Amino acid sequence: MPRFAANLTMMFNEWAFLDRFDAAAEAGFTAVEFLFPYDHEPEAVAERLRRNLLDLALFNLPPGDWTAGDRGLAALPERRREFEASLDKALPYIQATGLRRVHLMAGLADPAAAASAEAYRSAVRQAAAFLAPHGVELVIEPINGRDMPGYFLNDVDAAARLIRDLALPNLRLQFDMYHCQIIHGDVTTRLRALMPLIGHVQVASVPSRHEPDREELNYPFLFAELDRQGYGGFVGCEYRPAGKTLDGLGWFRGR
Ligand SMILES: O=C(O)C(=O)[C@@H](O)CO
Ligand SMILES: [Mg+2]
Repeated sequence: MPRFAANLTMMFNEWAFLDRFDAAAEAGFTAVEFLFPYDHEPEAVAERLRRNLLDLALFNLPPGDWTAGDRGLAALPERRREFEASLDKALPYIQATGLRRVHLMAGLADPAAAASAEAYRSAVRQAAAFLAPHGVELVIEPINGRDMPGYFLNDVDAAARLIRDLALPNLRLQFDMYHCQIIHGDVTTRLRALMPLIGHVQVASVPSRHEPDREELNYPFLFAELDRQGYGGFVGCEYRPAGKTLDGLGWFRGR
């Protein structure tokens, strides 16, 4: 069975952010992930991990001004300096928490625009080079255009082509099965084909983005398929609980 990481941005919202670490550990998780730690001091986050003996699977590099609508900066040539500053902002969090994998968000931009595509390639290269000496892997994630209209990286195959083309030792794919099913379908075939590129997996039911025990994807089969494919990474539980978080953990208990 894969190793599950509770997504503390979406799950355990009944608790304040830092208390979600304690609640996740109490519920039996041994790993967590979240979108952004930047509203808290690096040491405060690290202390919650240590106190609960939790591994940290992933967080995202700063995305620009999220409340104002930014969804990353990498494909935005006019925001390059902010993008570079975002790497410096993330570093103390990476170092304090011992994180080994970060997600770089692309931003809202037209994937067909040459300037955006060039900015994105170059930003991915720069972020990977920045992270490599720290032993950190960079992951990029295709996101479906219904949840995030106008998002630059909206195609799993395009992301895989870019990763193969850049051939950077610390650049991998964040394979979110929820997005893959909405964008393309054919999740198992893509999972098998892309396994050598995959650095992180995330799951949720489709279409409601709830617990992975309902609706159109057969997660018991997909979890077993991850094992059959020899996937040794984390599976991020990036879902919004349909009710209370603890009430929806039946799929996880007993694993
Ligand atoms: O939305 C997702 O899916 C993610 O994994 C986030 O990191 C980006 O919003
Ligand atoms: Mg995701």
